[in-house]
Amino acid sequence: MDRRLLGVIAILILFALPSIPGIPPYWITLLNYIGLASIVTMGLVVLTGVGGMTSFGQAAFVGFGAYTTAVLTTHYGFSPWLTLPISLVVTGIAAAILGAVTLRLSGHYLPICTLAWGISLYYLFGNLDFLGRHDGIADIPALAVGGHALIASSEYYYVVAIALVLAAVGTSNLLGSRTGRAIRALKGTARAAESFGINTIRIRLVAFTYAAVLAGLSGWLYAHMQRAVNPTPFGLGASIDYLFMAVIGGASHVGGAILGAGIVIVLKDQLQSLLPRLFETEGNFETIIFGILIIVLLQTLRDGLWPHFARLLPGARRRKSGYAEPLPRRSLPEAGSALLDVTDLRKTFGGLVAVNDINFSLKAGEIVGLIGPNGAGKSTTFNLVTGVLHATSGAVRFAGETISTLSARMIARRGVSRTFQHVKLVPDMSVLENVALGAHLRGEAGAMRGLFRFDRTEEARIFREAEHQLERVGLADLAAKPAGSLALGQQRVLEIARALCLDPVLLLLDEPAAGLRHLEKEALAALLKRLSQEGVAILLVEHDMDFVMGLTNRLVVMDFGTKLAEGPPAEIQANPVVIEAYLGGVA
Ligand SMILES: Nc1ncnc2c1ncn2[C@@H]1O[C@H](COP(=O)(O)OP(=O)(O)OP(=O)(O)O)[C@@H](O)[C@H]1O
Repeated sequence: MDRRLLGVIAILILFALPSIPGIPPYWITLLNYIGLASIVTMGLVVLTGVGGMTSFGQAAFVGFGAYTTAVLTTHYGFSPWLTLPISLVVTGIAAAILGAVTLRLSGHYLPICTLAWGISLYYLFGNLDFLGRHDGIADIPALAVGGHALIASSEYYYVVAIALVLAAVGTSNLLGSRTGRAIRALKGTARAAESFGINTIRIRLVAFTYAAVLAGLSGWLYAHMQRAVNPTPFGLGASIDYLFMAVIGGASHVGGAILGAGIVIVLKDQLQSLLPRLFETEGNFETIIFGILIIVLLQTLRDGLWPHFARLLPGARRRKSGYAEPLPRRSLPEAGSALLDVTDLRKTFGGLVAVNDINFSLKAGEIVGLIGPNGAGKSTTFNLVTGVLHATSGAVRFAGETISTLSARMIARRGVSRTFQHVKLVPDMSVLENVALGAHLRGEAGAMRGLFRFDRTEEARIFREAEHQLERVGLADLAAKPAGSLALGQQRVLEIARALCLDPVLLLLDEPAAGLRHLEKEALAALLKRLSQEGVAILLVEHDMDFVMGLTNRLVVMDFGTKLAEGPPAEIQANPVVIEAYLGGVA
């Protein structure tokens, strides 16, 4: 059975549940709470599981959604349906403002900041008169359809179920889109992501706002289900519960959000009634037992339960791309015309001069090798040319423009594409999707188009390009495999396919032949020669001298950050200074 069909069956069962005779109403109420929590947790899947940003403040956004509708419906007589978009927009704006000031922080600082404003907002809700202070707001009107108020749990269930299905479909769509790939590239590869044109700050803000809007939706649903709000469910404890749900379910899977929410809510509920009977005394034993269970679970199943559950489901069918127009290509400069000019480039790290006033240039269609012993400054030079690092002094000019002051993203936009000495892939994303990341700048669909799947034509074109580049580098057979499962040499070649997806004018390859077998190296050399004949300029760092000597037009030799020599490979091979400093050592 296809996974999609299974999804449809699951949705049908979901909608049929309340009509099954004998289902206790309490179960339906519990399911409603699971639905509400699942929606918030789906936001955390995007933000934390996929984007790698931990938030301890998610419950506060549930509060924004709940209080917005509570105030508007009780104080100003708004219709509850009208307050839905307003609640989402208010939550989204609050998230955008908070995100803009906190998302530049990395490491531990971001979670600490979310803790700080999560606590502040909780006290804000509890201290504002017009929000009813700690008593909150009561008498919130029920949602009504055709004049019929949805008060019974079994009726409200359908509203929650529809919201849950829409949130799940939207989140899956988003994660599978151009924006979703960019969010997935944030975790661990954020610096590299800038090098293929992803605005990582903007993408972080998109993920953050999306997660908050889902929390706001859950808050709006909560307010009209409870018909009263107070600050308690929007505090730190609730935020931590949502994180538990995400982690237990499997923080990077939409299904894991529902699984995690279900487990946490049912477990807490059951422990709450079971433990006092077992110990024959009242007390919050469930919190203690729950804590122990979480520790055991995280020790044994680090990726949560969903990957184990998903193994029982039929595999997803690989998307087979139909016909799509090829993406437009940029025109390449005439072979032999001046392209890259590096002038007196210098980079110091404290007292260490990593790159010492070096000069070299590259013409369109030329293949130049940057060689030298370990620590000579080759990778630093790459980072300076591609904007990953900024020079202490000197300049890099590309196609007549000074680019040494530009960001990595802006340099990528001009057609400078690269691979990394230490491969930077999204290991749990497929090979094909990793390659498609390289074409990020050649698409323009944003989160909204991805969410509603209005990006299909563009996506088909991007994937056609990714398939083409994968075929070119000889990895087409591995397209559906997770990138992390490839051998290191293949991962390097994958990075070349990703770099080619940018439609480069200048390609910088950092040790592309490392880890490749003889025939694979020959195939790679043939591909690079073909690219240079098409007019692409290639600058490569490589320790494999046979590979470099047979491929390059010219070599630049570096030692201790300084340019030692420059010339055709045969000349360099015979240069006594180079032999002494480098080639002799290799031999
Ligand atoms: N971010 C950094 N901070 C401090 N020192 C650095 C940094 N990056 C590189 N270096 C130092 O700069 C020097 C040049 O390093 P670089 O990585 O550019 O050399 P390389 O020629 O690429 O060597 P390898 O072939 O081993 O990668 C080394 O001494 C290195 O330790």
